[in-house]
Formats: sequence, structure tokens, C-alpha cells
Amino acid sequence: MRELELIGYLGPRATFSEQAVKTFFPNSTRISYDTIPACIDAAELNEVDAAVVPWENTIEGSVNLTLDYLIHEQPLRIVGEVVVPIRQHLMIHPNHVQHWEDIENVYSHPHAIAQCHKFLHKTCPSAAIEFTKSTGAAAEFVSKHPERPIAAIANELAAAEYGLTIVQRDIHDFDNNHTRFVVLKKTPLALEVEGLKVKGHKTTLMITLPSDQAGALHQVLSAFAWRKLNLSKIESRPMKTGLGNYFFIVDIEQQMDEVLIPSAIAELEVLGCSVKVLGSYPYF
Ligand SMILES: O=C(O)C(=O)C[C@]1(C(=O)O)C=C[C@@H](O)C=C1
Repeated sequence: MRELELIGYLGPRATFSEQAVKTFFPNSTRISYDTIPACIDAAELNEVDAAVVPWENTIEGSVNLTLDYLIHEQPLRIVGEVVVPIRQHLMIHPNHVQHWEDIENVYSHPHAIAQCHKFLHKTCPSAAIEFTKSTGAAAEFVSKHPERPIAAIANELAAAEYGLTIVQRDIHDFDNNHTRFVVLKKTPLALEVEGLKVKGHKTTLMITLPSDQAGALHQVLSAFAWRKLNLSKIESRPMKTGLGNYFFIVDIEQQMDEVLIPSAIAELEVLGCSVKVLGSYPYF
């Protein structure tokens, strides 16, 4: 990716999405958007050259909003993947540090709340949970209401950015907390990032099975298995067309080639499946 490229992310400042962009594209110009769909639309409308959006978290699983928007609304291509360690902290306005255990509300993004369920249950069971558009938005909200005994769950950058005090560190329920972010572009050109080591490649497919065919999923998996195409993820999502209608998202641990993946796709199509390539991209 060339330097100074414009990158859209879920804002405001100091979200994990901004952290992903800062870490992996330090020379880019960042533009923040209020929601993930707005960020994806911006890439479609050429307001930005790429959108960096959360895709999957170790504790909470897929970010369904991203996945569904890409599938149903805005078919951009995945051109790269970056993984960010996620450390969640509980932070409050400095006015309330002495009595932080009396907080009445905890604000954060639904994924961040879900990553800290055990902590919230044990440490502040009577605080009401309030969902925000991002962790950064939660921290910003708490900073704007210094009179209220409320807290945000967000990252270290957010505490510094919004002048909050961290009262409990690393409150995510499992240590190995990471989020995969994907880089979305209008054109499927593979991403090259100066100074970043490519760790491997993936090809992500969306597969719709023929309805009511016995053994269809088994046949789909066989098409990959006998070609020794390693799958690192398989997930089903509703097609939103009726109960029981699902499609599958499959990650193959390999770059699109000229033989193996195209022939697996051709085999799936003969079986009556429809297949869409969401991207073939490096991960860093
Ligand atoms: O709210 C943020 O900071 C985000 O970037 C969003 C998001 C997500 O959607 O999963 C990203 C990483 C963390 O897993 C928590 C929240």
C-alpha cells in the first residue's frame, strides 16, 4: 500500500480499529466514521482508499455487522488482514476514582462488553450495561459526563485521549484476546505494506449450498479435503431469506492459484452450490 493512503475506520479517536490502522499503516491518513457500515460505504464511494474493519474476535467470534454488511449490502473485496491484541480496561472520570466501585453504568461496544462478562458479573453486578457504537465512543461519553458515576470499557489510548483514569486493567475474561481486522477495497489488488512481514495468505469464499440435498456440506468439505486445501475457518450465517437458509464463509489457508482453488470452486458449482470469492489476501 502506498504511503499517505486514506484509510477509513470505526471512530472516534482511540478505538481498537484506529489502533489497528495506526499499527499497520502508520503513514496513512485516517478518517473516522461513526459506524462500520458508514466506514465500508466510504470505501465504496471512494471517499477513502480502504476501510479497516473488525472481522473476528477470539472471545466473541465473528463481528456479524461487518460480515453481513459485506455480504448483503456492499460487496467490497478483502485485500489484507491484520491481527491486534485486545486489552480491555475499566476507566472512569478522575472525579470518581475514590468510589469507582459505586459506578452505576458501564458503557462500551457490545463486543467489548461480551469480552468482559465474567469481570462485570463479579466486580460490578449492579451496574447497568449501556451499549455504544465503539469503545472510543464510550470513553468520550464518560469524559463528557464528569458529574455521573459511570465507567467505560476501552483501551489505554482512549484513557489518555479522553482524560480518564484506568481503575481496573486487563478485565477481558480470557488472556488470549485478539481481533482480526480486514482491509476492504473496491478493487481486488493484493495489499503490499512496506516494512510489514507477510505471515501467510488466505482465500475467503462465500458458499451457498443447494437446498435440501442430503450430504451437501460433506460434499463441499470433501472438495477441499482431497485437494489438501487447509480450511482455517468455516462459519454459517443466515441468508435472511427464510428460516433454515444459511450460507457458509470458508477461509482457505492459501493464496488463489490457477489450479487447486479454481477446480474446487468448479466442483462445488457442479454440485449445485453458488460460490463467491470475497478475497485472496496476505495476513500480517
Ligand atoms: O470499539 C472499538 O474500539 C472497535 O474498534 C470495535 C471492536 C469490535 O467491533 O469488535 C474492535 C475490537 C474489539 O474486539 C472491540 C470492539
